[in-house]
Amino acid sequence: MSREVLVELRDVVFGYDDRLVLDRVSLHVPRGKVTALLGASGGGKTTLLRLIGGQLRASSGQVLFDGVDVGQLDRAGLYAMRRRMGLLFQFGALFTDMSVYDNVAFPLREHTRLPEALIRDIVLMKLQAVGLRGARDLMPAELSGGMARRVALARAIALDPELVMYDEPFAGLDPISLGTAARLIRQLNDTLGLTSLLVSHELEWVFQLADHVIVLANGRVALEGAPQEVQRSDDPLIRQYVQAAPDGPVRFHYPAPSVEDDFGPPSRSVEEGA
Ligand SMILES: Nc1ncnc2c1ncn2[C@@H]1O[C@H](COP(=O)(O)OP(=O)(O)OP(=O)(O)O)[C@@H](O)[C@H]1O
Repeated sequence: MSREVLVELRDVVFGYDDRLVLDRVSLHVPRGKVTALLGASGGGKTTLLRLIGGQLRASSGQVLFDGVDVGQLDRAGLYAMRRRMGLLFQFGALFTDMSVYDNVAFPLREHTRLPEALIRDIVLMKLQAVGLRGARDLMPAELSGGMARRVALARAIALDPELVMYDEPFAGLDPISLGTAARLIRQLNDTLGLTSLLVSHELEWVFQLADHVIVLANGRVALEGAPQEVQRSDDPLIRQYVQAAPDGPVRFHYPAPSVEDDFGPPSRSVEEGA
């Protein structure tokens, strides 16, 4: 695998029980760049992040992180690899009974034996990076949604990960906080030399922010490329998603028994409008 690629999936198949979610997915996440993962709801984006994080294992195919197959690692190997990744899930999930400071210090205290004086410097540096050094003594309940998200981000980068994965980092944010969060993701990526992988439905921001875009549809990679390339695509699958059209090749319905099986045959009186 080339130095330019940090994460690569090769023919990955994954399903929950007998429901196939990813069907021979191959993609790459370029090192040092911001990559956006797009696709319809329920399309397997979060599942894909979990496969990369090693919380799930592919039933076949390979998930390579820096050239190492995540699916083949033992517990110790996985633990070591996870330290190289920061994960930021939708609503940040701060520990509500800990101050901002202690939230950011948590992974450092958990995973390292650094002395408190050094932990303090790192915590303040990370809070500085997200513009919240002054908020260190606040409790999560005293933060706005956007601030809480930024604290969670400071916590996610506390251990200097190489890859940061964001699952819908903009969900529920007002337009101003959203802009701040998007710029912050870009800035941290570039100044800290990270690789970022982000799942989001905020298409306008995604196309501005990302260097590389992957569109998942119906369990496959429909397109992978530069944002302009994806926006220009005339593939109906991509057009449906990029223009957010309700109808098109992407299925709206979760697989279900037929309507007739669930509701019975249409009644005459209803059909006749009686
Ligand atoms: N733990 C689980 N057990 C069984 N099925 C699951 C589980 N987690 C997810 N699924 C199913 O797998 C499919 C993919 O889910 P996933 O959360 O990866 O999609 P997503 O693309 O992230 O969706 P969204 O954009 O709505 O968050 C969905 O149909 C979901 O119902």
